[in-house]
Formats: sequence, structure tokens, C-alpha cells
Amino acid sequence: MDSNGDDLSTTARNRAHAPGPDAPVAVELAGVAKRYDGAVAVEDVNLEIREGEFFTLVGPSGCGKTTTLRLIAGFETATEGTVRFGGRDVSGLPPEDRDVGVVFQNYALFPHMTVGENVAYGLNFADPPGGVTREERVAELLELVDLPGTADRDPDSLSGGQRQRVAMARAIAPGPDLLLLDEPMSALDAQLRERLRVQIRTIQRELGITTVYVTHDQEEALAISDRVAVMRGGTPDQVAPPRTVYREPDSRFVAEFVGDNNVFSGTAVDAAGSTGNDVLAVDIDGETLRVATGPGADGTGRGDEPNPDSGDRVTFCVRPEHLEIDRSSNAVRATVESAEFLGETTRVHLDWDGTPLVVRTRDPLTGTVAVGFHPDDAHVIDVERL
Ligand SMILES: Nc1ncnc2c1ncn2[C@@H]1O[C@H](COP(=O)(O)OP(=O)(O)OP(=O)(O)O)[C@@H](O)[C@H]1O
Repeated sequence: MDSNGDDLSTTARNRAHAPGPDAPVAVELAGVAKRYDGAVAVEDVNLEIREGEFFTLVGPSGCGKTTTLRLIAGFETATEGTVRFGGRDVSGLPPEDRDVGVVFQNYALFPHMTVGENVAYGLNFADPPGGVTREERVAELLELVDLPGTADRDPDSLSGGQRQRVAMARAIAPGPDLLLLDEPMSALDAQLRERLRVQIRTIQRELGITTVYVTHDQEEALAISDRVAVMRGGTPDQVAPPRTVYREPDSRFVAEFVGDNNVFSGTAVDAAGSTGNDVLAVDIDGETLRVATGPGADGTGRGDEPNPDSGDRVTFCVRPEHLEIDRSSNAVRATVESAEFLGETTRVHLDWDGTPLVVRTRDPLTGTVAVGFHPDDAHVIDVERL
């Protein structure tokens, strides 16, 4: 449902693709900070969330995800900065005037009401939009969340995942412009979470509703989102599509928070700047490893990679799946410490003269092995002029 009062079927857009960078901005946070008695919950938050986008705030506990979501919902007022919806300043508006639907981590359904009554409660005594009756609207919403025919059921008779879908139907009922979800799956087991995240994504696509999602689970964030903001200490560290965050982390923090990674730091000894090469040699405690640099080195065509000079301190990362065992060049010798069998692959932890490495392999590994990577598979995170 959209703000024009059209019903679900007429607004269903079933988008296959993420809204592009030219899509109108639905939500903007400009220079937002929230402090409690001087303690910073979030600060320097600058975000633009596009219409129809599935946008996720991800990060470790205490990084300010929930506070950011509550500032968007209007449950908190920013100490500094502005929150805008579609260009309109809503910073001073209470939640009920912001046209948002919210789903929290605990199901928050009323146990003394049926499933249908819970969903109808979301309509807030207003007539359902689109000229349908309340019953029709409830049935339509339960259909949408894949729970047809459950209107007369008791919420207690539903599974955790089903209850969360009822909570979502209730949040969507009045046809909000924006859907906010705060760790809606944290109380569910792993299998159910994976199923429900597909369902949430499908519903979001069907409605084309702008959605802001909070999770501490980076795998979930990568799987479900059009774009993610990786938050650190109250501020977004990187805002990008999942693939970019995974392949081209902007910081050591993002490189290490999102998935397993091997992060190396060393001194540039044969810099692109001095030789014209686009492969940089980096000295790490007497071993030399080569890393591709410059525009397009990682296949992205981006030109904003730092351009190191000899003597600079260079930090780069290589994903475990890109570390090759028994590689003859661009490799070091490391000793197997432990292994975790994950089914399709095994995660092997190695020690390279005190530096931990992590590799994904199909075959079991023991003893000391040569482990290396193709220079194109390394991503330069940071260059520090010394
Ligand atoms: N009402 C409050 N009063 C004081 N400090 C608060 C309040 N709400 C949040 N904070 C602090 O602000 C910081 C950010 O909290 P927030 O709940 O936004 O983080 P989070 O990333 O959602 O964490 P989690 O994943 O653990 O829920 C934390 O240090 C928290 O202790």
C-alpha cells in the first residue's frame, strides 16, 4: 500500500533489481548525533536511503544500530542533525506522524487477541485503504505474509517465525511509506532465520516498500540487503552494496567484521608510483608479497584505490577462499594449527611466524604448507605515508 491509498495489488512492483543511485531519497540522516548525558550513542551519521531500497544497519553490539533506527522511527530525538523523509524535515515529529511500520525483536503480539485482530489493530481504527473491508484487508495481508486462513488462530498456536510474519502484517496494515525492522529474527533458530529472511525479502520486493533493517549478523546483512551500512562506534564506517563491502572493504574494521579475512600490513618496496607497475611489492618482516593496485586491479574499474609510494605502510586483505595451498609464487610457509569441518569446505587456521591466517579448502591439511594468492585477489585497504 502506498500513500495514495492504492491497494496492495496495484502497488506490487515485484522489483528484481535494487533501486539505482538515481532513485529518489526516501530517508536522509544529515549530521545526526544522539548523546545520553554526554555519552555518545551515535554521531556523525550521514545516510541516504533510497525509495524501495532494502537497507541494513549492521555492526557489533553497542555500535548504534538500534539508536539509528529509533531516530528514524521518531522514538528518539536527535541531539544534533536532521532526519528527512522525502526531503521533508521530520526531526520534531512523533512516531505516529511519521508513517512508519515497525517490527521489533520480540513478537509483541497481543496474546488475548486472535491473529486477525492483531493485524487489524495495525489499522489504528482507520478505514482500510482501497475501499476494502477490514476483514478483506486482514485476509489480504495474511495472504501476503504467507499465512492464509490463520485470522481466527491464537498467536500462541503459531511458531516464532509465523508470529514474526503476523507482526510484519500488522506493521504493513496501514500502508506505511517506510518499514523498520529491529533484529526481527534474533529469537529464532538458525534454520528458521534463513527461511524467514527469504520471506521478508520477498514481501519487501512485492510491496516495493523502503525498508531499514537492523542486525548484528553480517551474513544475514549480506544475504538480504540492497545496501548495508557497517557501523562502528556510533558511525557508519562503510555504506555500499553487499558485494562491495565484502570485496572492497574500506577499512580494516569492515574487512574483519564482514566474513573471515586475512589482513596484512607491510612496507611498499616497489611501488606502482615509482616503477609504473600496477603490481605493488610489499615487504612484511622480510617476506615480499605482491598486490595489484590501481584502477580496475580488482576487476571493479574503480579509480579510488590509494596509489602507494615506496616506503609507505600498506594494509591489504585476502579472503580465505583466495588463499591457495601449495602455490609456488607469491606465497609464504605456514603451519596448520586447527581446522573446522563446515560441510562443503573446511576452514583451516594456520600460523605464519606469529601471524594467524585462515584458508578455506576442500581437502584436509596438515603440517607446514606453502600458502599464497594471486596479486589480483588482494584488496588494498589503506596506505599510510610514513
Ligand atoms: N537510553 C539510553 N541511555 C544511555 N545510553 C544508551 C541508551 N540507549 C543506547 N545507549 C548507548 O548507546 C550505544 C549504542 O546503543 P544501541 O542500542 O544503539 O547499539 P546497538 O548497535 O543496537 O547494540 P545491540 O546490537 O547490542 O542492540 C550503546 O553504548 C548504548 O549503551
